[in-house]
Amino acid sequence: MTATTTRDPDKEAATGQRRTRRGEPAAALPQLSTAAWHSLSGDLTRISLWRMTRALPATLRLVATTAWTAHRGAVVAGGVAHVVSGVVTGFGLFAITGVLTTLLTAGPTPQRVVAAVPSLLALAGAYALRGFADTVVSGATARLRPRVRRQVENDLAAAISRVELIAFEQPTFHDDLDRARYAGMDAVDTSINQGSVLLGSLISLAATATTVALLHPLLLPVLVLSVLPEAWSTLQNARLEYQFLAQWIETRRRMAVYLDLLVHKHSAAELRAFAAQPRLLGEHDRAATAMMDGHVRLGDRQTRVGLTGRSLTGVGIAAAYAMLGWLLYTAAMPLAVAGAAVLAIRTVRSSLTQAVVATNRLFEKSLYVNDLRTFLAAVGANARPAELPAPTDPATIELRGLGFTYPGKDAPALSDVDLTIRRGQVIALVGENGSGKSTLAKLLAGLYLPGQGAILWDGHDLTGLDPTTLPIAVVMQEPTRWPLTARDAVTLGRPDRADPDEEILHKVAADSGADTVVADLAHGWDALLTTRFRDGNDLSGGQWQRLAVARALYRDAAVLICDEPTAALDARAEAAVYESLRTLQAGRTVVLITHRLASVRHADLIVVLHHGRVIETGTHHQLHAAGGRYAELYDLQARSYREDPDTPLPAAT
Ligand SMILES: Nc1ncnc2c1ncn2[C@@H]1O[C@H](COP(=O)(O)OP(=O)(O)OP(=O)(O)O)[C@@H](O)[C@H]1O
Repeated sequence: MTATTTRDPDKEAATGQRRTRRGEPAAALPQLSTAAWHSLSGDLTRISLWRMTRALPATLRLVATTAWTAHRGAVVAGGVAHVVSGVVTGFGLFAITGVLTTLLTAGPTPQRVVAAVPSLLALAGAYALRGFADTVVSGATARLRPRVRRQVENDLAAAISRVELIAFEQPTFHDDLDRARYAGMDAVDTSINQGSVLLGSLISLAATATTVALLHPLLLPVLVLSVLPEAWSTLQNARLEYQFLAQWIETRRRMAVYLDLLVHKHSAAELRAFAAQPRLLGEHDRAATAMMDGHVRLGDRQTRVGLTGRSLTGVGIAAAYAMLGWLLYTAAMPLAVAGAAVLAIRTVRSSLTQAVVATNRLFEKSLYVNDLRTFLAAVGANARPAELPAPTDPATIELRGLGFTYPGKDAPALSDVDLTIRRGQVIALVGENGSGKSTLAKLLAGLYLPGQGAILWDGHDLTGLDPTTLPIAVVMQEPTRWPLTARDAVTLGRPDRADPDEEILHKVAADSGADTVVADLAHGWDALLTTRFRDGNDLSGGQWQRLAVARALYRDAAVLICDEPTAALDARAEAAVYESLRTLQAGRTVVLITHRLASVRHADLIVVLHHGRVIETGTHHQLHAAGGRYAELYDLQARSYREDPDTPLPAAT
């Protein structure tokens, strides 16, 4: 017996299993072959009509409530204008029937024309009113859409700003975010338009269908049947499109990452220095080619579906006209009414098709809006149950059996960490690369929540404290290069701090060495710190670090966490920073991470981490005398500064 397997070229291509276009085995892109969306693909690629139908009411609700909140006047004006336009269209058909019946009755032509004038005037009035109503609709939609877009963009941005930091470590989060951000946002925008079209076409359909049914009841079901194949094919193609997006989203993101590397000036420099362009362009092309193949396959499938839909629609239209011919032939309908019926059939079909297309587009968009809704709801549901304000100046911070593992990792980054930090202490975290220092700092700052154990601030579990109230200032290992003015880049963490004469700003700038950086800028504190905009400036790594230290000092928080604060600083600036940390220290708790062990000699407590565990704690003298790992690392560094590195160091004093 031979096992058969079904090939899914899209899946193979997107997962890197495929062969290249030239037939060579593709060197699989490692991350693509373990695409995170894969776990979701079962759900995403089997979108049933039922699922789309279920998503539709929620979409309409979201769209309607967002529109209502964004601009009630526009919603009301648009709705009323739609009703007017629809009713007037139906009335116009009756007027046409009146005109034709009058013109086609027996008698002299001039008299028949005169007799038809009232109906003609009514018809002209109906067209004029419909034109006005349609203009009101487009005006209202034009006012509504930008407002809705702004609101959704703001909601999404606010939601992203509340997402737990750890989520950014998960590829699935980025997939969900991309779907919400790009497709979801556009979908809300399009849904407003399609919602308006649907409303208008349904009202006009009701009015014109009533007219057609009054002309002859049999015409209506035939017309409805003729539109169904079109409905099916549009829906089918919408599903294919969504499946495509879901399946290829990571590949698309990968291409965006490559492009970012090409356009960002730091990576652009390294790219050129290493002549790595072919490598990066090759990766980009591999992803782009796979996407292109997928797009072509999608287009082929959609063409086949469209062809079937259109063929069946043609049969339906032929049936409608055959029915009309039969009614004329059997004298069931007079010629004048049949003439009006031809026009009515065209109008009903156009309204019906419009309604079907709008519904299908809404069906399609509902999937994307659903992604956006799910994302917003997930962010809300995952929000920390953190209601309590944090203590403003904690006397103790206790770490109890603290453990933490990064998502997707087997080995914990931290295990069984027990530590008590008291107000005013300087705690130094030391250890080799990857020993867990930065992770511990992030947990202390409440940026990550513990996997095991707890962090207690004056006895309160950090998890239950409102993160925005934590009295913490952090100097990050790689500080953000804020594209703001120098002043804003320093005052960012405490914009409300009363500093009318900027004395505090100048003091922290002097303490961190940022004053000399700003002095060299043409516009001083008003200088813009990015070269992406006109008149902007860029700084050196060390200068950025000085600003980061100034920012942390300006925040004036009870707990200061410094992760390698001086790694990029020159010797003079480093000395100045440590001096200011020493003067700051009174009443303030400082957690310091550094590889420069000479800087931690005066710490109240040195905590040595190794493979995520605390292996030694004590003062410099205690640890040096104990001759453990700290002593080994310290001596190694100290020796390299001495003239005669081979002579053993004297015992610690
Ligand atoms: N975002 C992340 N996702 C997965 N693993 C991570 C992440 N960040 C750090 N790790 C892992 O967690 C462990 C601890 O990393 P951490 O950055 O805390 O070390 P560190 O002591 O600060 O190192 P360094 O001295 O190099 O800054 C390492 O094994 C590292 O590979």
